[in-house]
Amino acid sequence: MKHPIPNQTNSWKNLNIHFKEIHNLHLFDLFKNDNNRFKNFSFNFKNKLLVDISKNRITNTTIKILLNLAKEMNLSQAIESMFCGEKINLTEQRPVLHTALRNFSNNPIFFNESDIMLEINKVLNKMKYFSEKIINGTWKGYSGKSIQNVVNIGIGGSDLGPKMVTEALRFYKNHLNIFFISNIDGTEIFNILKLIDFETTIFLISSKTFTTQETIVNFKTIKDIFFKKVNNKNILDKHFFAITVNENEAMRYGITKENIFKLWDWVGGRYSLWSAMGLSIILSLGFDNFIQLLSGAYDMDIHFRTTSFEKNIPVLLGLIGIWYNNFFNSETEAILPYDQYLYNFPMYIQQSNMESNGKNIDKNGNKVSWQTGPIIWGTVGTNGQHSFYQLIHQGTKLIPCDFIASIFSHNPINDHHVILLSNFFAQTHALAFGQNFYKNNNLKKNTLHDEYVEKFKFFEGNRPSNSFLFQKMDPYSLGVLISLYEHKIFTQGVIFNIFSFDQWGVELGKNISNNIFKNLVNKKKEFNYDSSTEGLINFYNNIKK
Ligand SMILES: O=P(O)(O)OC[C@H]1O[C@H](O)[C@H](O)[C@@H](O)[C@@H]1O
Repeated sequence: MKHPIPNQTNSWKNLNIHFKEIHNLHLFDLFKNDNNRFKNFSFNFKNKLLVDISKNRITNTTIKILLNLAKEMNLSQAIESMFCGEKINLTEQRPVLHTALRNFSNNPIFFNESDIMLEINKVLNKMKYFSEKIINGTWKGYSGKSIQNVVNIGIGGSDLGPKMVTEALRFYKNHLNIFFISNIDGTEIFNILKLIDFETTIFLISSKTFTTQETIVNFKTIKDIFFKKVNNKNILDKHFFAITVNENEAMRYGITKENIFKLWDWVGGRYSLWSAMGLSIILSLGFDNFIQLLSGAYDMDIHFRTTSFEKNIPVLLGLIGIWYNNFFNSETEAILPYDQYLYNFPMYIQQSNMESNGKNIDKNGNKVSWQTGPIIWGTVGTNGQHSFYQLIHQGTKLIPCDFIASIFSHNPINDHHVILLSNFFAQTHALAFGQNFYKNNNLKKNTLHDEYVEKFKFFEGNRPSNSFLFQKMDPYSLGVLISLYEHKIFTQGVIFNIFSFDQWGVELGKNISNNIFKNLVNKKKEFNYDSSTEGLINFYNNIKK
């Protein structure tokens, strides 16, 4: 089947024409000319979330043409194909069914002629009963003590999601201490071993493939240290658990079958926190909160699947992202949560977006001649304001920003939260409308210096942003937020005409590193790289000899 090429569609051509017509329009004028702009360009999601897209450089015509583009790229069919379990991850010959993990509809979902909901619910139950035993202290370690610490060993999608969620919902956490070891840099193990004792710690070896170098090496190292310290035959049964598709490999490393939580090929690593990969989340927050997280995601799934595109939040956000990425040539998007608990959220979306849409071959197998996924970055407000906002306000690049916050704080102290939100609102206003310092303050330019400095104090504005205002960042709302971004990324992948659910780009570096490892360990002289890489290896080998 030949897939439509985005930059050969009529809508793409129309967007190019439209861009020439409106790219000089200022947000100031767009607002001045339309009293209903906020009303028309904002969406209330179940009274839990307000999404305001009015501070974007768009008109009704922009949205109309972008919606046509979605039509020409067959977005509706693509959405149905994903939810129905078609093999849309063609290069790996797999369906993409993370949405089945939060399917509360009672409708079966079939893959290879069997209803996968049965298996999903079986694993969910296993997680429920296991987590209850750990949390209520009835599961004992080798020495008979209850568990106090949980260490998740995993990387990429087997780390970032659970780490982000446990941190984002820290307010709801129980007495268990949750730690994450991802990096192969031994410093992580070293630091965490100082904080735990083996007697009261369980380790979750989280790896979809159970072949990822970092995770397996970290697991083996910890297992060795544990066995050296304690001589007890129950260590593996009582303290080590695996979350994986590859049960045989986990068992080969000594993990007992009962201690394995099953995962399936049709869950992508970066979309896996809804599966048993979320075990650390359940252990940290309890099962009911996990269900709330899933139900928020499910409600956003329904919205994405059933709402007409003019009112479909992830679709509109995805299309507006394309408008900047492909017509304004914005290279990046900033994610700016005004919520300390969401500290890891930009990093999480970074993987989710960049690993999904950082591709240069289209679905027809041809090199793309249009930009694909943007560079995602950001940090929490107000910290970022004192770091990189200067560039967003007055630099030469156009950086669309997502501002995220909640009306109610979990930790209201004096007027901290009101100050926080004032900064959020102020920044979106300042970015959009700018300021001519002297004009707005009616200041007179008295000296030559004043005249000179005026230029530096000028804020041009016209910097776009989306605002996401939640009532409260509870498990349900976080589920909504993550699912919303997942579907935005999906929408963009469909428009880019790329495969969003594979990640071949991470393989090459892994393979070369395996060879270089041998060069470093065996001090092998025969290798054939380039003069720079060989220079680095030789410098290392000479100093380490
Ligand atoms: O869960 P694992 O199989 O250990 O994979 C861990 C991670 O590594 C891979 O290289 C991919 O980049 C990620 O998408 C994946 O989540």
